Amino acid sequence: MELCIAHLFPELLNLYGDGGNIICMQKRCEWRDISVQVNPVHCGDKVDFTHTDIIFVGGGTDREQKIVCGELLAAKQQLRDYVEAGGVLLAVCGGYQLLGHNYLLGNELVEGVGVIDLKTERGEGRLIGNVMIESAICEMPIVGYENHGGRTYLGDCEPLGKVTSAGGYGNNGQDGYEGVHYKNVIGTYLHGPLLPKNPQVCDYLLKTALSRRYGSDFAFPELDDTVENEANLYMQERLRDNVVNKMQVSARGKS
Ligand SMILES: NC(=O)CC[C@H](N)C(=O)O
Repeated sequence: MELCIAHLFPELLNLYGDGGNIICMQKRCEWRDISVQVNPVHCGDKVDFTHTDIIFVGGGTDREQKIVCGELLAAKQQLRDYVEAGGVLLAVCGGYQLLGHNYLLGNELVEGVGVIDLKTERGEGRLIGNVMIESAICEMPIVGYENHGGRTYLGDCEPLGKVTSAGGYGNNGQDGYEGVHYKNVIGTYLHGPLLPKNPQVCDYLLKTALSRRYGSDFAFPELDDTVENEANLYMQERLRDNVVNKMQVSARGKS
């Protein structure tokens, strides 16, 4: 079996190790004897997703987002067709924001591709820190790191998950939701990179892409995820320690 991954604008949208998500997908396929072809899409390239199984878009600064915005708009119809046909797509932070209708940066409105019903606006201050969410796509909590000035508000679509009491801001720091899950698209604020310490999320994407190409009957052996799960648990524990520390500090403040 083989999978074809399109990596959009790797030189611009690449914050906090987001490119590691590609390496993770490649490795988890390689360990299962599935070959992977990664096609980077650069500014100015003509896009064609006919043979693409997974699209990946990473995060970027506001400046970089504005640069790729025109490129994405040029590929708007191809992206929309791909998403509506059930194509698998993972978008992180800046890439996630640009899948929506627009990103309001002060007085400036950066147009998104509008393939998902969501909007983002720059808020006061940045939402920074480790985050843990619970999601229906996997059993383990999803852990990651967020650092964004934009606040995202979902329209007629479902979030990827709920921010847990262990901490994090998620889409906007208000409604308790994180990311989006629309058809086979996952958008999230979680960097890290996301996939190495959330192997179940990686396998969810790979399995979805494989079943689109090969139907439901294909071999997908379990891997030994001891190290990956330890990394996930380590993050969970650090987040919980933070909560305990904060509670102790506030309790001391009261006495
Ligand atoms: N981490 C990111 O990708 C940042 C996205 C965007 N520039 C923001 O600050 O909201």
